[in-house]
Amino acid sequence: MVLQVKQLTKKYHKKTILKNISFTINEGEIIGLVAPNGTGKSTLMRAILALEEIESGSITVKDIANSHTDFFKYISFLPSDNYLYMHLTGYDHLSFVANIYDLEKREIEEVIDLIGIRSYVHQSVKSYSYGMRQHLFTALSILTKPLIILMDEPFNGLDPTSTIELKQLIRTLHARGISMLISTHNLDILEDLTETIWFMKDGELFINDHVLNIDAPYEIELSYQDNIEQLLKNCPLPFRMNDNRLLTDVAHSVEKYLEWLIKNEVQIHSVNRSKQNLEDVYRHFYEV
Ligand SMILES: Nc1ncnc2c1ncn2[C@@H]1O[C@H](COP(=O)(O)OP(=O)(O)OP(=O)(O)O)[C@@H](O)[C@H]1O
Repeated sequence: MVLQVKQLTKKYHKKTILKNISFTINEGEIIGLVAPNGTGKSTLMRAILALEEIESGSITVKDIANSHTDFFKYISFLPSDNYLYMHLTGYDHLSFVANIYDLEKREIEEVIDLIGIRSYVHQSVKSYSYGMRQHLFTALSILTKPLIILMDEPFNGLDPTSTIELKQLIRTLHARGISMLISTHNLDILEDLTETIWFMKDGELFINDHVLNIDAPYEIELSYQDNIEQLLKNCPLPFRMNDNRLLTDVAHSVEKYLEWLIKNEVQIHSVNRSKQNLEDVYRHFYEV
C-alpha cells in the first residue's frame, strides 16, 4: 500500500465537502477521479497534501503522516494551476527542487530527456506556452522519484500533441510502478488510461473497481414492420430507441423484453449486449 486516507472530513464554513472518506492506493495503481464541478476533487488532493486544514482524519504514505516532511519525498502534486517563477528558467526550477532533496545533476538531466523539454529548459518561464509550463511542472513532479503523483486536471488546456505525450508519459510512469490519482473531466482520456474510476457525490467517495463492467443494457435489433411504432407504444417496460434498435433498461431482465416482444408479434432481428462506456456509467450514476 502506498497512500492511506482514513476517515477524512473537511468543511468549508458549515458545508461538509469531504465526509469521512477512507481509501487506499496500492503500488502502480492508476485511479481516475471523476465528479462534476465543485464536488471536492481539488479539495481532496489539497487535504492529502496538507494544503488544507481538516476537521479529522489521517493521511499517510508508507505509514508516514502528512505532518512529517518525509511524506513529501514520496508524493508529488501536479496542480491544475501552475505556480512558476516567470523570471527563472525551467532549469532553475529543477535545480531548486534538486537542491532541496539533495539530488544529483544527472537526475535533472534524466528528467529533462524523459519529458522532452531540452530545447527550451534554459529559457525563462515567461516565454513558455501553457503546454510548455505544464511539461515543466510534470518534470518537477517526477524529479524526486515519488511513489505516487496526484494530478489535478492535468489535461486541461493541452493541445492534441501534448495530450498524447502526457498520456504516454503516464503509461511510462505506470510501467515504472508509480501510482497516480488523476482527476479529469475528460472521460475518453481516462477510459484509455485506467479501468479503476472513483466517483464523488455529496462529499462521499464511490470506489468502483473496474467500473466499466457495470451492467450494460441490451440492444435488441428489430426487423422492419409497418406497425412497429404502434406496437411499441403499449410496451410496459422502459426502453430507448436508436434507429431500429431497442435499448433495454438495466433494471429489467432482457428475457422480460423478449417475452413481451414475441407475445406482441414484434419481429426480432438480433440481440446484443451493448458496451457500457464511461460516459454511460457517468450518466447513470449522476442521473444526467
Ligand atoms: N477556500 C474555499 N473557501 C470556501 N469554499 C471553498 C474553498 N475552496 C473550495 N470551496 C468549495 O468547496 C467545494 C469543492 O471545491 P473543489 O474545488 O474541491 O471542487 P472540484 O471538484 O475540484 O471542482 P472543479 O471540477 O470545478 O475543479 C466547492 O463548492 C467550492 O465552492
